[in-house]
Amino acid sequence: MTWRIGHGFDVHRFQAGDHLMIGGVRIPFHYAFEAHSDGDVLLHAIGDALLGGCALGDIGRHFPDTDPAWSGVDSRDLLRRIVVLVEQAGYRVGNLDATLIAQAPRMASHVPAMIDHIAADLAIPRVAVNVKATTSERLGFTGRGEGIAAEAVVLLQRLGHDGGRP
Ligand SMILES: Nc1ccn([C@@H]2O[C@H](COP(=O)(O)O)[C@@H](O)[C@H]2O)c(=O)n1
Ligand SMILES: C[C@@]1(CO)OP(=O)(O)OP(=O)(O)OC[C@H]1O
Repeated sequence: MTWRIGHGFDVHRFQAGDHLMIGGVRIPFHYAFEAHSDGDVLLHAIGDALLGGCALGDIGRHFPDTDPAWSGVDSRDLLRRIVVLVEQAGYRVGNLDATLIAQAPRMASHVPAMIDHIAADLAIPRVAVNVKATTSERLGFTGRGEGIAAEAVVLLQRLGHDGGRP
């Protein structure tokens, strides 16, 4: 059986606004994300991890931020499109672990809903998904409250007879 690992990282800075979309959850906040899409930094990191594990590049290659088609797009829509690409490449998701690096807002109460959305969009059980958050102890751009970063790692299983393919 062939397994592959994928890693994703994304950052979005804040701009004027009144909410953030993170993990498909609308969180009231005193800023919004600056982005071409809805700026869902967590789902972008997860999308990049899925594409990376399949050697399919990154989210910006598939959904360029120069394409008006993706202006304001719901990142859950992008994530579901990426899941189709993963399946077409012959892989299924084993498990996923992601970290939000944010001084604020507090994520803990929103994490269960984020996991619901991610598990539904990836069509995997909730127990295969972990989302966690950390501050950066007021250090760096996240610590100064200029934006939020996210990282994700996924394990992918190659489906069917792989003929020795990685
Ligand atoms: N934006 C955040 C950051 C952290 N948390 C939760 O707080 C706990 C302590 O965070 P540290 O920065 O000291 O690692 C952590 O376990 C997170 O659950 C949060 O909810 N939102
Ligand atoms: C999500 C996309 C969609 O155009 O744009 P952004 O929302 O700006 O996000 P980013 O992670 O900077 O780039 C990836 C793009 O594909």
